[in-house]
Amino acid sequence: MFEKSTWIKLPRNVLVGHDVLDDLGAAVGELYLTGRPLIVTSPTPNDIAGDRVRAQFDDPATAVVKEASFDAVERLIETAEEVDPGYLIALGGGKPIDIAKMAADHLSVGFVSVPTVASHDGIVSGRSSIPEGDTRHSVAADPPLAVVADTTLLANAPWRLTTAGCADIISNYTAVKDWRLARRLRNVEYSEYAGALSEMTAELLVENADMIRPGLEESSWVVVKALVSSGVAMSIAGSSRPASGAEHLISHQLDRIAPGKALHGHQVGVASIMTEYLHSGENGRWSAIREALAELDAPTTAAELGIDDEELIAALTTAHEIRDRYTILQGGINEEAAIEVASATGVIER
Ligand SMILES: NC(=O)C1=CN([C@@H]2O[C@H](COP(=O)(O)OP(=O)(O)OC[C@H]3O[C@@H](n4cnc5c(N)ncnc54)[C@H](OP(=O)(O)O)[C@@H]3O)[C@@H](O)[C@H]2O)C=CC1
Ligand SMILES: O=C(CO)COP(=O)(O)O
Ligand SMILES: [Zn+2]
Repeated sequence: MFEKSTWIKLPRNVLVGHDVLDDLGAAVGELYLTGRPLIVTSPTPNDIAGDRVRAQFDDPATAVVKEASFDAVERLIETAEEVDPGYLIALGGGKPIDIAKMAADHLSVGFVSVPTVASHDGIVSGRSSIPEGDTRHSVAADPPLAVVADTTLLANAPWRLTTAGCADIISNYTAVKDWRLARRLRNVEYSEYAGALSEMTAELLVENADMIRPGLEESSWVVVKALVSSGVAMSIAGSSRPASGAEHLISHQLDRIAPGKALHGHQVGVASIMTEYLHSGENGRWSAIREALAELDAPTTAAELGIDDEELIAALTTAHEIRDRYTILQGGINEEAAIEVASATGVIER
């Protein structure tokens, strides 16, 4: 008898467009939530959009988080226990969204995602990714009940944050390659739908790269739709596999070795050039990935990331240790080979 079952959790409402931040109250009203909201935000988004959000609700509470950590999640849970919110509203970048996502899961309340930067695909996903000491926890959590992405606000955010979102999407190419490799060699569960959606999302973004320019609202529209689509692929898969392979392992190691130097999306983009090379060799698509990143003004070298060559090589050689996820880096790459791939792809100069 066929006994397998799948539970795909997706947001119910996704609003993307001009000034839709002012429709947040109406979008939340449609969800029939009760109680007061607790707005989870960080300093900059609170300054930029906090009052506009608060004005749409009765008796809202606000918690401002400063770093992505388990301590921050615990502090937020304590605040929520005092405030007793009916639901959370995550307003900002990946930091407040991931923290709110994890806390909402713990508190068994829903949350609404209101990204103020299009910097990565966690704005929609059912994954919360938080570093802790030497490891990173990417845990399942319910995805947002609704996503309200105001393209006017996003177009005014710093351009480098948008290029980071684009690079996070481009890295889906290699993430799916790693996932397929894991299926072939370890019989890891693979979803054709999630794999195809993730690849197609990267493809469409690259095809529309010439439309993605600073300050253009249409660009934010294209990028947000790609981020939503990539988040949906993760929800279908029930894991971050469609959007996170060896290139993400390298980036997570960089977060430990060289914290705060570069954005998540930029790191995974540069790492993706190298893991594509490892998958397909010198005639593979690594140069196409590099060109796509460059066209979108995303970094393609360690120097552009602001990372020393030694830090990059250390991240490459230790990336396989960070998580039990089969990728092209399974078993590790030695220093000599790491220097070879980084210099052959122009990521470091030798
Ligand atoms: N769950 C998932 O599936 C995924 C999660 N992630 C996680 O997300 C995090 C990275 O996300 P990211 O968005 O870069 O992180 P942040 O939330 O730290 O945002 C990046 C920066 O942008 C600032 N900012 C936010 N909105 C605006 C705006 N409108 N205008 C100007 N500045 C703004 C923030 O200010 P301030 O410093 O004041 O907060 C911060 O300095 C990482 O922790 C990463 O692991 C990444 C990918 C996927
Ligand atoms: O960044 C992500 C997808 O783009 C999430 O992946 P992780 O599970 O590696 O944190
Ligand atoms: Zn990512």
